Amino acid sequence: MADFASRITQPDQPHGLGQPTEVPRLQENNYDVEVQLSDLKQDTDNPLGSVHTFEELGLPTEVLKGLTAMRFQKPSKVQEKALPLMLANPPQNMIAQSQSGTGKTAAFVTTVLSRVDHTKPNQPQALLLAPSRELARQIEMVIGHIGQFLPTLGISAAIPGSIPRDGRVDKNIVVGTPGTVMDLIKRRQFDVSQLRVLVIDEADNMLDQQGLGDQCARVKAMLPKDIQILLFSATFPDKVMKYATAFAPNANQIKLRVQELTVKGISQMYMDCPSESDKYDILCKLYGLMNIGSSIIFVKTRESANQIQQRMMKDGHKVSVLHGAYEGSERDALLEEFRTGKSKVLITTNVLARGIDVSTVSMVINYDIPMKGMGEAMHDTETYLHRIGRTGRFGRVGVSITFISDKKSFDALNAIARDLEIDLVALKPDDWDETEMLVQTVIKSSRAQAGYVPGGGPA
Ligand SMILES: Nc1ncnc2c1ncn2[C@@H]1O[C@H](COP(=O)(O)OP(=O)(O)OP(=O)(O)O)[C@@H](O)[C@H]1O
Repeated sequence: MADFASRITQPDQPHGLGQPTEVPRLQENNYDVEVQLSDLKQDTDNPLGSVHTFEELGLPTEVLKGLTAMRFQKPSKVQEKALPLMLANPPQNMIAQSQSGTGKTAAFVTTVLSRVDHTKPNQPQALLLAPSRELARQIEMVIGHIGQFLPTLGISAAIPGSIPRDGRVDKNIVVGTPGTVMDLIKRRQFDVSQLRVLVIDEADNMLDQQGLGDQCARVKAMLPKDIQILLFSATFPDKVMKYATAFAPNANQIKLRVQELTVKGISQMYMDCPSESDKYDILCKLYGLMNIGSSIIFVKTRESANQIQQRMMKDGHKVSVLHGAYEGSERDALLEEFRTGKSKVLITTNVLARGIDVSTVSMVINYDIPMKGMGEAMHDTETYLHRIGRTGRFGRVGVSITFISDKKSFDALNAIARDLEIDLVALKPDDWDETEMLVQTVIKSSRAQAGYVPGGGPA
């Protein structure tokens, strides 16, 4: 990497890979969001109101009790702005963007629980779609928590293997992945005629024509025409925004400015590895030196995830691996072990890049930098943001370290830094004292926050 070193510290580089300015401590998340009201909304005399307490929203008592039981003291910014718009009548569509870990899930779950008629517990009325079984399961869990005081609450998971061929979707809230949901509707196991709300989480990924866009469009085509559509994500690239506005017509919109895409509590660093083959030793050294707590290592392929796990285990580290080749129930069990702290290091692929909320994660490693497109030729800024967003959840701090080892990975990280208008802190593989100091400082604060009570988090 000697060739690149001189460019890394170039002072005239507008944004990119540079030296630390300061390692952020507790996050004061005071980002602002831009709210655009749909034309329809502007025609009504119902002005945009944002709220400062959950009580002001006129939620069903049981839902309010659920939020209190979760120790949510006040709404986060996205909840404050989005909830009054999503709960207003007549129902209106919403496209909402807010950083990772800022409470988007609770925002749409609160809306769904408030829209459903709980006197009809066996009639599906709300459908929530997510890109992975893990995220669908997690959303199911959040609905269960916030809805814990609703006596007739029922949730059907529509993920591979969850509903037998002769079974029916017979709960009022359905959470699933698009392929399985599509099959269940086609096989008439899922009556969608009374659905009132459709939520698409990670909507940019779900509507992307290169990805799940086709399946989501087909599901939507089978749903009632007047269904309220709520699209959520931390990222909405311009290209996908076009699909999003067509998918959810006349939607109110909450958007972030570029400078606000990154969570300030995440200290973004990179490790300048001499070569690809040195990455593994550097990874082991990091884990050997530091007391990290829970962390996630993202790699490109399932094969390299398995290989790294085997090598690390041989070298005495305790690590788990989770990717798409595992059976569904095994995946559920592995993630549960990680959530509960039974396993502390998780090696995974992009399957867990989005949405997964484990508040104790203090470090994310991009062992392989995220790339996209034909031949993985393009840097993938959105996946980078989602991956690092597995730490620094709701006001906590965390650290991300991206490994670079050649010109391609260097250029990709530089491009990501420019896209996000950020600077990254350089870690040198030959100066472990400094690395330990920089990384450990953040991790210590992050671990100190482990007993942190939610609600004192971001505004
Ligand atoms: N108002 C609140 N007060 C306190 N904690 C909250 C509040 N809202 C959400 N949280 C907590 O914040 C954490 C992150 O929330 P959530 O998973 O909804 O983030 P997100 O915006 O959906 O993130 P991502 O973009 O990664 O999907 C969760 O653990 C959740 O319980």
